[in-house]
Amino acid sequence: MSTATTAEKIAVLRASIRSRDPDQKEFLQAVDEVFESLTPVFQKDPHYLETFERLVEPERQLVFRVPWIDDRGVQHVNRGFRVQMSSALGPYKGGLRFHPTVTLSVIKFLAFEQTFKNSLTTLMMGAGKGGSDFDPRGRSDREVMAFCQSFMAELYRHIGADTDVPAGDINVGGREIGYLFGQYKRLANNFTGVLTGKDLRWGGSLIRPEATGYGCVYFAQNYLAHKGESLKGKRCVISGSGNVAQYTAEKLLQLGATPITFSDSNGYVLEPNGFSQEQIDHVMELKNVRRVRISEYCAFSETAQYFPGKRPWEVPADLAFPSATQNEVDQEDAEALVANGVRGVFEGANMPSTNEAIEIYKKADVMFGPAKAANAGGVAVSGLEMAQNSQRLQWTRPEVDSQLERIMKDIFDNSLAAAQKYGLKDDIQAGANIAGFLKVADAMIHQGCV
Ligand SMILES: NC(=O)C1=CN([C@@H]2O[C@H](COP(=O)(O)OP(=O)(O)OC[C@H]3O[C@@H](n4cnc5c(N)ncnc54)[C@H](OP(=O)(O)O)[C@@H]3O)[C@@H](O)[C@H]2O)C=CC1
Ligand SMILES: O=C(O)CCC(=O)C(=O)O
Repeated sequence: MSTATTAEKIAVLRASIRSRDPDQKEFLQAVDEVFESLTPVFQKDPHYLETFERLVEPERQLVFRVPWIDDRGVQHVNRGFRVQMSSALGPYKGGLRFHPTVTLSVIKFLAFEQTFKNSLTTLMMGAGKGGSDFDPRGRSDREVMAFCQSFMAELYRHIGADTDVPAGDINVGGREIGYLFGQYKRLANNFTGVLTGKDLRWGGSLIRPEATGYGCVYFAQNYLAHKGESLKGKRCVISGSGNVAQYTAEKLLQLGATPITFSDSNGYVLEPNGFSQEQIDHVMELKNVRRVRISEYCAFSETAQYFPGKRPWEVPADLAFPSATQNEVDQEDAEALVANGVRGVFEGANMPSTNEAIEIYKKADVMFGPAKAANAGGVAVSGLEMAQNSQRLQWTRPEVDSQLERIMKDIFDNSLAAAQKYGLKDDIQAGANIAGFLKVADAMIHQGCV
């Protein structure tokens, strides 16, 4: 019989996870962050350690070849991934990312995060994530279609409306979901809700495009209300200028806050008096239709300033919404945010803050809405899209929006309650990890050692 203490068992499990995949730095970073928060749970109920050991190992990992031909007739070979992390709460669910930085470690960290996030939504969804190192920048529509069709030629045999339901993520929006869906339908010979983020005219849900950004702002609203504050008059720095950033800015504006920046991987744009709806619409046109750099926004506005090669964390503000990519706020950036007066950070992107940055927020008593909780609105409305597809109905915009608002409030309340139950006051980061974990872990225990 083992005489090891719980602390020793925790240390052994941490070391074993590290030694299994020593090169997967993004995945190990995500596991470390969760491990820290779950330590009080393991101390109180050590049997959960065994469940966690199972949970960190994906149920299935698919890596596949994606060959395609460009417009000049030249062949390219990309690598495709789908990590099916957990089906304890429902079909695998999570987006697809097309970006040259995609590796197995990146997809695995995203799938791991998705497990806790989907659990928090209150809906019945398992977790997965996928994508490819394909870079769509500068590619024609036909090239993107050729890539999507080749990607789905392999993926289609592993997914299904009750098995695994992918959606969008970085560089996978309405256009790509259309091409992927068309190819799935051709190969599987059925029309089902196998993907979410579909066009409204053939099975999509109202509010899905807006959901991640709107949800993040609803989450911030709940957190601020808990502190006796509101969004009114708050100056907000946003990174990214894609789907999440755009609708974060739109909802902030609607609720009386002032969004002042957008960025992309080349630099950021500052609109010192805040973006108006017309200016946000212009950003959408630049990014979603013309697919150009954010710097081009400056041709549209006499007041805008562009800062090449920089991130917007150097701008004085009240709240920050990192909405681009992982590790875009490091320790130095977090120190700059705090020094510039930021009192709340709400993560639209997945794991945008390094673990060192999170430490800085905590020391400075900054309100911190971690990604798994704050950006769960997107996958939540994907869950609602699945429900509508099953019913073969489409709900109205107010119906979906009010469900989204309710879900974001539940996520905040449940995260707060879990933190308080473990004596962690209003540590929403720990609370979200704990609440997300316990629901999945209990389901895994009920379903036996599988
Ligand atoms: N879409 C959704 O529903 C959800 C998305 N998320 C997360 O939100 C984030 C943004 O996704 P989304 O808006 O959908 O994606 P988009 O492709 O619409 O936009 C991505 C934005 O992030 C920028 N970006 C991407 N990679 C980098 C990088 N390495 N460095 C700097 N900037 C970068 C892009 O700039 P550039 O054009 O220069 O690459 C672009 O402005 C991701 O972390 C995603 O996982 C989370 C939950 C749901
Ligand atoms: O809507 C979905 O299924 C995916 C959303 C997603 O990928 C995410 O939450 O990171």
